Amino acid sequence: MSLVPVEEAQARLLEGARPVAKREEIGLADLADRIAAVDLVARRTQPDFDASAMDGYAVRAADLGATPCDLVVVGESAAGGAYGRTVAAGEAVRIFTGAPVPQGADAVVIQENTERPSPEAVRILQPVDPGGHIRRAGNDFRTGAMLVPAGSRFRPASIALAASGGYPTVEVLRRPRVAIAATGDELVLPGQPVGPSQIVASNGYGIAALARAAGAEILDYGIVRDDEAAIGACLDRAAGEADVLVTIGGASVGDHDLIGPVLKAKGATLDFWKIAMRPGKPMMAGRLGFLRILGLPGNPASSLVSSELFVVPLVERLAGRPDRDRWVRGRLGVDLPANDHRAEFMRATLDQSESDGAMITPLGRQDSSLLSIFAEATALLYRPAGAPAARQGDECRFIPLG
Ligand SMILES: Nc1nc2c(c(=O)[nH]1)N[C@H]1C(S)=C(S)[C@@H](COP(=O)(O)OP(=O)(O)OC[C@H]3O[C@@H](n4cnc5c(N)ncnc54)[C@H](O)[C@@H]3O)O[C@H]1N2
Ligand code: MOO
Repeated sequence: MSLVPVEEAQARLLEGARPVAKREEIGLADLADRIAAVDLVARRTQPDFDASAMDGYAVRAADLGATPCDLVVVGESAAGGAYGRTVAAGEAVRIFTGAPVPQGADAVVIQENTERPSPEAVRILQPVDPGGHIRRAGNDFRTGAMLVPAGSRFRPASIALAASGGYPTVEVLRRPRVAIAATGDELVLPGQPVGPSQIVASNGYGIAALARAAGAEILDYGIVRDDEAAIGACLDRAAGEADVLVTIGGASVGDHDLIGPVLKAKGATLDFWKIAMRPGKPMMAGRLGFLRILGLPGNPASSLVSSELFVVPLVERLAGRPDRDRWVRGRLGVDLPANDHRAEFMRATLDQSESDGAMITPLGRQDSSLLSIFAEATALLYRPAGAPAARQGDECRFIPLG
C-alpha cells in the first residue's frame, strides 16, 4: 500500500465532516468558546432608561445661563435608586454613574465642576450642553437587536453581552465527544507501580488536552489490552456514545498491532492507512456508522504530531469552528539536508526576536519516542516530502505549539 500524502489525508479526513447537529442549553458560566446554536436577539433594551455617565448633579441646562450659579439640591438618584419627582427650575439632584436621570433634568454636571457652599445648595462653575454626560436609553442595544448570530464562538465580551441581553442560559452546539483509548499490554496508568517491561501511558493526556482545546468533550477509556475482544468492545462502546474514537498504539504491522484487524472484523470502513510523514506514518482513519476512528501510532511524538495534524482539525470542524490555516511562515535557523519521500514535522524552537520573521531551529534529537524533546519544542517545523537541501535563512513553514 503506498503512503498517502499529508495534505490528501487531511482533506479526506474532513470530507463530509459537519458540525455536530445536537444542541444543549447551558449556563453563562460554561459558555466560553462554545458555538451559538441559534441567533441571540436582545430580550431587553440597554440601558432601558436615560442614565448618568458620571458622578455629579442632574440639572436643567437652561438654568446655567451665567455660571457660577447656585441651585437647590432637592434629592439624590443613585444606581438602583431613582429620584421619584420632577426637577423644577433652579433645582439640582445629586446623581451617580449609572443612576436614572430624573424627569425634568436634561444634563449632568460632573462634581469636579461644582462646589457645595451649604448642604442645601450646589454651585455650578461651568455650563453644560443639554444631553451632557447622559447615556440615552437604548444607547447600547434595543429589544430585538441581533447580539450574537448563530454559529458564532462565544468570546468573553459576547458572553457578557448575552447576559446583558437577558439570557441566563444559551442554546449551543453540543461538543463533539472524543473517546480516547490507549492500547497496549505494556501500559500502566500514571501513579501505578510500573513492572518489568511496562511503561506509563502518557500520550492520551496530551492528546486529550489538544482535543479539549479544539472544542471536544473527552471520554477517557483508559487502557485497553492488546486483545481483539477488548478493542472490539471499546469500538462498540464508542459507536454508542462518541463522535470520534482515538486509539493510541497498535497501528503498525506487528503481531500485536490489532487496530486494523479489529476495524476489519467489525465491518468498519478503512478510509486510509499509512501517511507519508515522519513521525506518524502508521496512522489510520476509518468509520463505523457515524463514528469516526483515528488510529494513532503509539510512539509519543508520533501520536502528538498526528493529533496536531488530524485530531485538531477534525474536532474543530465537528465543533462548528471555522477552518483555519495553522501554518505560519518563518526562516530556518540552520542548514538542513534534502528530505526523502515522507514529509517531516520536526520538533523545533522558535525565536520571535528576529526582525525579518520568526527563526525556527530544529532540536538536536528527533527520535519519535522522546517526550522530553517535544515538551521543549515551541514549534513543529514542516519539511515537505522531497524538499531539496535548505540553507539557514531560507523561508519555511511551521505550526506554533501551544
Ligand atoms: N516493521 C515495522 N515496524 C514498525 C514500523 C514499520 O513501518 N514497520 N513503523 C514504526 C513506526 S514509524 C511507528 S510510529 C511505530 C508505531 O507503532 P504502533 O502504533 O503499533 O505503536 P505501538 O507498537 O503500540 O507502540 C509504539 C511505542 O509507543 C509506546 N506507547 C504506546 N502507547 C503509548 C501510550 N499511550 N503512552 C506512552 N507510550 C505509548 C509503546 O510502548 C512503544 O514503545 O511502529 C514502528 N514499527
Ligand atoms: O512514524 Mo514513526 O511515527 O516514524 O516513529
